Amino acid sequence: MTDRIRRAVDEKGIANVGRGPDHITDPVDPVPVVNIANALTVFRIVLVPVFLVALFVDSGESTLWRSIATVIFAVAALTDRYDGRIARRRGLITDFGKMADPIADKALIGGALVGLSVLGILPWWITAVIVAREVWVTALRFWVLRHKVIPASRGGKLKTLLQAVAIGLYLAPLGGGWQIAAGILMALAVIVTIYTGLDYTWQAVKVRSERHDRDPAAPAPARRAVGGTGGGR
Ligand SMILES: O=P(O)(O)OC[C@H](O)CO
Repeated sequence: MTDRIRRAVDEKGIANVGRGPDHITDPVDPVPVVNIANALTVFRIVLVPVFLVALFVDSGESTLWRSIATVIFAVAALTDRYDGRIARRRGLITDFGKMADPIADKALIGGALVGLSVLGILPWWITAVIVAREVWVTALRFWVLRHKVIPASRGGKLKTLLQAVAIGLYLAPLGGGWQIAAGILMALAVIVTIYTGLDYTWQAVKVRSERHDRDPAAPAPARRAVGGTGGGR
């Protein structure tokens, strides 16, 4: 029995003693932060500047470099499909991964949106709306981090998928029909982006208020006047 397992048995009682070391799980052994799933997430972040350099070669006019940028973007976006899946299948879910995965997506999507707007391919207001939502949701995650890690929701994943496919179509040096498809997908992405942004806001406010209800030591919120209609509740 390793020291660590012995310590776990000491801390958790004797439920597993006598069943042999194979039956003793190691509750004090955390999932290592350095693992394949998190490595894929970090790889996605590393690809962002590489993608941007490729996009801006020849001011985006070179078909070859636009194609290279599109491929780099697609590879980076694909890692988003696999890091979460690998983490779940191999039991490699960490708080670092839950926080870093959406941040990596935001770096990639934000970088691509700004790049497309700088090149005059995508209206700036779309970039502004999406980037503002992503910054806002990241801030919310840090706001509640002490109490809870808010992982990506299904809606959030759908939003990122729509954004990534739309961006991919804008990036690829394809004809007019594809640009129309890109526009439709981007419009859908903007709707889901705003909707999920509001949903995360609601979640974060709920976490903070529940936490406050449970922890009487937390600073009291501003009280409403007692005595008015429904006051004091
Ligand atoms: O909507 P968010 O901020 O949770 O981001 C979702 C992630 O990008 C999905 O991988």
